[in-house]
This record gives sequence, C-alpha cells and structure tokens, in this order.
Amino acid sequence: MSELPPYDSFLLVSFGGPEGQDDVMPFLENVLRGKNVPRERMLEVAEHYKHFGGVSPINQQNRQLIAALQKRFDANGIDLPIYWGNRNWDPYFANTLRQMKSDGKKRSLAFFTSMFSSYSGCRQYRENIIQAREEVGEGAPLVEKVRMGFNHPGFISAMADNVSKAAQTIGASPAETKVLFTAHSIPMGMADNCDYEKQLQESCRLVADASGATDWELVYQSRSGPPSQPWLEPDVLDAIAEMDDAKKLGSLVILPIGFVSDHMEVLFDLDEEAAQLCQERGIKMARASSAGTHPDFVEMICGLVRERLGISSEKPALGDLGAWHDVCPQDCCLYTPRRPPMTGGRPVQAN
Ligand SMILES: C=CC1=C(C)c2cc3[nH]c(cc4nc(cc5[nH]c(cc1n2)c(C)c5CCC(=O)O)C(CCC(=O)O)=C4C)c(C)c3C=C
Ligand SMILES: [Fe+2]
Ligand SMILES: [Fe+2]
Repeated sequence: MSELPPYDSFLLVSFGGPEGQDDVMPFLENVLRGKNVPRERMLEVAEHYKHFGGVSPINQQNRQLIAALQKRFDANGIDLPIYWGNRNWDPYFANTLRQMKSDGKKRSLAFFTSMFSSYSGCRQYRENIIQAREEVGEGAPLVEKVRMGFNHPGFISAMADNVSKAAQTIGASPAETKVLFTAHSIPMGMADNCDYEKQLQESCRLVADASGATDWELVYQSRSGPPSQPWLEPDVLDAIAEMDDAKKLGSLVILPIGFVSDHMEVLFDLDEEAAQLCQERGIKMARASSAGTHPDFVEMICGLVRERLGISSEKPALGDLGAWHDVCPQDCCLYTPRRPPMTGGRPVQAN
C-alpha cells in the first residue's frame, strides 16, 4: 500500500449563498435538487432572500472566517494555505479542487461549516467532494474532514459567551431568562439515520451549564418539507406561542446553535418572524449571535487541525459523548428519503 502524502492545505467546506437578486433562483434550484420540497416553499424562501437584496450573508461570513483563521494558523505555526469551496454557489468544489491541483496540493484537511452530524451537514458534503474529485480527474487532492466539534470546549464557550452577552442586552443573566436553542429542522427520515438530535441535545445542555441557563429548550426552524412529511419539531414560533400561552414569558434569549454564522435563515426566521411574534406578545427578546468568528470558535478549528497534524495529542471534548470520530464509518449519516430523490449522488465514502 502506498503511503499517504502529508497534509499540505486546509479546505473550508460550506454551503454557499446568492450574491445578488439574479442568483437567488439558480441558488435555490441547487439547494433543492433531489429534495422533496414543494415549489411554493422554494418561492417563499426566494422572497426572504429578495427581501435582503438577494445577498446571503454566508459568503462574506466565510471570507471573514478565513481571514480570522489565517491569523490563528500563523500564530499557531500551522503552515497550510486555506482554500474555500461550496456546495451550492461559487466557488464550487470542483473549481477549488482544480485550483488546488494546479497549486500542487495532494492532501487537504477540511472543516465543514456544520457542527452537527446529518446527511446535509456531513455525508452530502463528502459525496459532493468525491464527485468534484471525479470531475477534476487524476491528481485531484484527497480531502479529509476534521471531527465534529459540537462538544468541543471552544464551541461550547463561544456559545455560552454569546448567550450571556445577549441576555445582558435585555438586562438579565442567562439564569433569569428563558433560553431557546434553535437548529435547522430536518425530515425524520434524515434524523433517524444520524446523531443530529443527540449531539444537539448534548451541546445545548453543555452551553446551558456553562452559561448558567436553567430554563432552556431545543427547538427547530426553517422547515422546508411538504406538510405530509414529518420533520423535527417543535418549530420555534409554535414553541414561543405555546410557552407564552401556558405561562407568560417575560424574556427570551434565542441562540441559533445549529448554524455557524448568521445566515439568511437566522435573519429571517429569528430576527424578523420570531422578533415580531415576541413584540406582539410583549416578550423581551434578544437573539444571541452564532459562532461566526468568535475567538474561541476560531481557536477550536485550529485545535481540530492541530490534532490531525499530530501537533497536539489531546482531543478535548466536554460532556458524555466523547470526541467524535475522525473518519466517518461506512454508514455515517445515510439518508433514505420517504420518496426517492429525482437526482443525486450514489452513496459513497469520502474519508
Ligand atoms: C432535506 C433537508 C433540508 C432541506 C430541504 C433544506 C432546505 C434549505 N436549506 C437552506 C439553507 C441552509 N441550510 C443549511 C444547512 C442545512 N440544511 C439541512 C437540511 C435541509 N435544508 C441540514 C441538515 C443542514 C445542516 C445543518 C447544520 O448543521 O448546519 C444552511 C447552513 C449551511 C452552513 O452553514 O454551511 C443553510 C444556509 C435553504 C435556503 C433551503 C431551501 C428552502
Ligand atoms: Fe438547509
Ligand atoms: Fe457523518
């Protein structure tokens, strides 16, 4: 068996987003290809993007993350050039891998901008990368992801810090307010085959402990399936209304723990819809920032890279689940939709 080349590059693997009005529909066509999502939902989401000028904040946030990472790589003596590729918008994976090949890169460590394991956040990215490597052909670099960081002390402290800062803006401590953690809802057929909910529950519990929050719940947002298909619940808006009906909510902090930066879904579903609902009901609401470029989060990514480079032998993880696997098992994050997708890659392993 031939020996693997050493890691020579770092790849930020992300989702991508439109950069103007004309990009919105082609972007959404990319996102929803092969997914059982009604056309009306796609048009509804298109309106959210158009409402913000057709520009998703995600690409700019990824540029900022790369800039912050570059500084931390330099300070930590990590000598890997940083590349960036997306699933749904420019720069697409195949173009990035082509560039890496022409720069002579052979083996890359990748960070996926999803903190929790699911088909979309894990396996689908690995399939996308296999497909992109096939497109690039011989000499395309190998890509290996670092482990999931949902219980890493750096992620937990960044999230706890953001909860505390948000609570402060409404004159409370985390212990004095209700805290809702939100994550992207996914179809039950997807949730059944991965550890998404288990990791989310653990992460929320750890952030609550670290911030001193005692009254908290995990809820979901951005559901996109047809009404006939079960997705993870409760929805954030339903949860707020139900809780407030049961016992008047004085104040509320919402942390989108399932998103690593303040995406359009966060801006629309939380800063517009949830904020409006809270205003109507007289609930003091503060939305905590997602991880973004929080120094502890950036340091966490550096730590995950250092582990894989062998610079550090520690694998920090809080709570009960331990450090997640470096290499995904064969059946990791499979998705068997109730209705087969129209298109899509064959199930493959990319580690
Ligand atoms: C079948 C499942 C999903 C559908 C349908 C879906 C539609 C959809 N999603 C976005 C925007 C984003 N989705 C993101 C992440 C994400 N999406 C799903 C599942 C479906 N999305 C999952 C499981 C995840 C991973 C969650 C996570 O851990 O981050 C993101 C964030 C991407 C990132 O930060 O890299 C966005 C943005 C749209 C617009 C959409 C269409 C209606
Ligand atoms: Fe999504
Ligand atoms: Fe996985």
